[in-house]
Amino acid sequence: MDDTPPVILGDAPGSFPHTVLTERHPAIIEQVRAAVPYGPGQRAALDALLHECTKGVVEPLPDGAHDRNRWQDWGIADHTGQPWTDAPWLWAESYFYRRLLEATGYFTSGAWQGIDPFRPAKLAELDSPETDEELAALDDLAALSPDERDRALLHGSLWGNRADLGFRLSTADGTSPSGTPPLVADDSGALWSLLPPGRTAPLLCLIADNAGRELVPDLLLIAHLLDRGRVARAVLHVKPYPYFVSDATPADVLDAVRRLGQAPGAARAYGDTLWAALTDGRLTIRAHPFSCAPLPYEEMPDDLRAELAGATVTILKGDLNYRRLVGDRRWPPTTPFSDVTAYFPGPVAALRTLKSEVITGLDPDTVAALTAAEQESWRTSGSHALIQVRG
Ligand SMILES: O=P(O)(O)OC[C@H]1O[C@](O)(CO)[C@@H](O)[C@@H]1O
Repeated sequence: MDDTPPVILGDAPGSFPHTVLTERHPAIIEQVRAAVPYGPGQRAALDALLHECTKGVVEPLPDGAHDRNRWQDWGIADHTGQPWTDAPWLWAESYFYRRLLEATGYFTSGAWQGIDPFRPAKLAELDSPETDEELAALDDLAALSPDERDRALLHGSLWGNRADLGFRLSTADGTSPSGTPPLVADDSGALWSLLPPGRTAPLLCLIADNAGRELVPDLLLIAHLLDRGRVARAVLHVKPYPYFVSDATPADVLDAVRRLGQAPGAARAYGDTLWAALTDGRLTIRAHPFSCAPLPYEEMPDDLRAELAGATVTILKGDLNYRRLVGDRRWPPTTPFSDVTAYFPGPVAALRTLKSEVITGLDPDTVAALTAAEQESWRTSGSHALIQVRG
């Protein structure tokens, strides 16, 4: 008998996935209408999408859509004609963003083609005083030992997933509101042992999550690993089109690198390192179509599998990538991380703050302590994080 736990659906009223589909998605449509002066055609299409995803059923992509075949492969026929909440949650969320961009004219020729509806919010975050503070904190890293710097930059990237003041060691080391340790799993020792100084690690793949205040510390970590000789080359995987509101695209990488290059102090040196690495090929930006797929990584296509097989380690950032890495299922939290990622074509690490119910790889005492202190809220509050590695 197959005892794989069920895929998470959005069909239970009151559940977090149901709320995302029925409340958050309509709010995102409103946010897009408010942020960009779209014309009557785009506004009518956004209204139609709002009606469809709250009161209607999943509709197909328009005839002639460039990626119709791809969405056929990604299972659209199984869900068209059904309420959005009946589809796997991951599938419905991914398809929502594809349809949102359709409504704004992102994929069709005309003035709105290629315009990111979330860019105003992304730029505001990049230009915020909080980003200034985080970049200024980089000046303090010079006083640390190399190992302490490794840790600070790793934790900056980790907690950046919460868009937090991640460089501050005190914050990273703080306690969650209930007093339980912020890290529910910490395999950072295994991660560092995969990346010894001396450029013996030929290739790091980092599968990014959000732009702005998460992407900046991800880029700082990459710059640091290149400078420290812990990796010879890095590939940064981002989304080919705007996705899940704040997910990073190639344009967002350029905005972040430019922000670093214009900053004072140590931040600028990191920006210079990144600029040099991009221009000499030590850092490559990749936007594979599968990065926006509504599917777990277990179903990745052969070309991506071959690419990730060549990495010394692949680091996946964030909650959504974690869901896709382990499968968006109701795993018992003590299910071994190494079991659920055994299919991955090479060593893999997850850096994630906990923002959805999926979790694996915890020891029973940790689960008991978290549940005693916080009931189930530790799974979704973003107060906890993990570093999990399968070597
Ligand atoms: O930015 P992250 O860390 O991937 O988080 C995105 C998260 O947003 C949600 O989809 C809710 O919209 C989470 O459950 C999801 O995993």
